[in-house]
This record gives sequence, C-alpha cells and structure tokens, in this order.
Amino acid sequence: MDRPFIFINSAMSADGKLSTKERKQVKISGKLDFERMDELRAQADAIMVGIGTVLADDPSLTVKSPERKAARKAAGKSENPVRIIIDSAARTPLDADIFKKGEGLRIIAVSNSAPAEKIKSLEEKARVIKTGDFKVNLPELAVLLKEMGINTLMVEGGATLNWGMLSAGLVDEVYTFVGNLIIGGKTAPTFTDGEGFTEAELLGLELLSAEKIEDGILLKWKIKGKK
Ligand SMILES: NC(=O)C1=CN([C@@H]2O[C@H](COP(=O)(O)OP(=O)(O)OC[C@H]3O[C@@H](n4cnc5c(N)ncnc54)[C@H](O)[C@@H]3O)[C@@H](O)[C@H]2O)C=CC1
Ligand SMILES: Nc1nc(O)c(N)c(N[C@@H]2O[C@H](COP(=O)(O)O)[C@@H](O)[C@H]2O)n1
Repeated sequence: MDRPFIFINSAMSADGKLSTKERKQVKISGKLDFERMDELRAQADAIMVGIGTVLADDPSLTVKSPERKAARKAAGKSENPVRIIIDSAARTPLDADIFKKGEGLRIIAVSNSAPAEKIKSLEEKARVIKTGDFKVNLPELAVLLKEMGINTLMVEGGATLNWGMLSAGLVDEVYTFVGNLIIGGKTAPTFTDGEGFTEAELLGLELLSAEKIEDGILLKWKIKGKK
C-alpha cells in the first residue's frame, strides 16, 4: 500500500456525539478505555488530529504510561509517535500543548494558502508540510507520510477530520468507544460531520468485534467500501 494503515479511534456518547454543543471536551471514556487509547498511541507510528480539536481541547497527544514510553525507547523509537495536526490555514497556536509536552517530531500539515509568516514561526517548532491549494490534500499527505516511514497512523478526530479521511477513502478501521451518557444538541460534533454521503455513496462496514468495557461498549469496524 502506498499509504499507512490508518485507523480512527474516538469516544462518543450513546447518542453519537464527540463533545458538547460548546465543543467542550467531555470525559466519555473510563479508566480502562483511556488505557486502551494509550496503548494504541504507543503502538502507532503517528497520531493525527484536526485543528478544530487543537483549538477546542489543546491536547498533548503524548503517550501517558511511563512503561509504554520506556518500551518505545527500548525499541529505538521516540517516547511519542509523530504528532500531526491538519491545519489548512496554519492556525495552530505557538504555545499549544503539543509543542510543550513530550519528545518527538511534530508535523503541521498546511495548505498552499496558509500565511507565510505563521508558517515560518511554526517551522521553529515542527516540520511543516504544504499540500493542497486551500485545504490540506489528505490523500497526498498520506503518501508523503508513508514515504517518511509512517506505517501505522492513528486518527483521533475530530468530527470534520474524521469525515475528511473517511470520504477520501483513507481509513482501514474504525474503533468507537460508546460511553454511558447522552450529550444531545444538533450542533454538537458527531463521530462524522462534514457534508455527509448521499444514499448512493454510503460507506459499508464489517463488524470486527463488540466488547463491553466498564459501563460502555467498544465497537471495532473494518471499512468495506461503498455499500
Ligand atoms: N471524543 C473524542 O474522541 C474526540 C472529540 N473531539 C472533539 O471534536 C471537536 C472538534 O471537531 P471539529 O471541530 O470537527 O474539528 P477537527 O478536529 O475535525 O478539525 C477540523 C479542521 O481540520 C481542518 N482540515 C484541513 N484540511 C482538511 C481536510 N482535507 N478535511 C477535513 N478537515 C480538514 C479544517 O480546518 C477543519 O476545520 C472538539 O469539540 C473535540 O473536543 C476531538 C477528538 C476526539
Ligand atoms: N478516547 C477519548 N475518550 C474521551 O472520553 C475523550 N474525551 C477523548 N478526547 C480526546 O483525547 C485527546 C486528549 O489527549 P491528551 O490527553 O491531551 O493527550 C483529545 O484529542 C480529546 O479530544 N478521547
């Protein structure tokens, strides 16, 4: 394959929301699911999020467990996977947590229309990759990441990036932890936002497993393609 193996991991409420209508992060996962997520991070070559998630949550995207970080080191890797932000207009704040916490390469993927001055500042903190005229070209980026040696890519949302990746046919598997709460709100981000598929374009899935974790359920899906 000329791109990495790509999976999305997300936690959503029982009504399919990723966060509240104010885009405020909610604790959907319990301790065990956060551990599972940390293990996925530790096994991945890279983690990707959209700029919306950075602006809303300011995540560090680091591996949390000292044992997992040590295991990565022992295997000759950096403590953290490569951390990638999809950021067409180069809006990533220079004091974002992703720059402050943990070691390892950061990549900011921007479009050709991102402001040059901001790109220059970001280049002091990260590798900046330019693709696409006004919006990051995700398929082109995926090929570049593979060429850099990234074989396994974990996408951690949010709703718009999930749509971008799924609609471009770039996702192999989807892992959704469904937690024991209702968030509601027609403007609250769902697992997949974006413009949505028409009936003729619907994406078919194969259920790989369903596992009860604490008071929620983890669903693992394989993307089968057009339904
Ligand atoms: N519960 C969970 O597992 C997670 C929840 N979230 C929540 O999701 C929300 C953020 O989601 P969104 O606002 O949808 O932002 P997002 O994180 O999906 O970022 C979207 C942005 O990515 C950029 N982008 C650039 N090129 C793109 C392309 N080709 N395709 C798609 N996007 C492209 C655009 O600027 C777009 O606005 C936050 O409220 C956050 O808390 C985020 C991650 C995980
Ligand atoms: N898997 C999962 N479960 C939840 O309950 C969540 N609220 C999230 N949120 C996402 O996790 C990221 C935080 O990363 P750091 O702890 O800062 O490394 C961030 O992207 C949230 O949106 N995920």
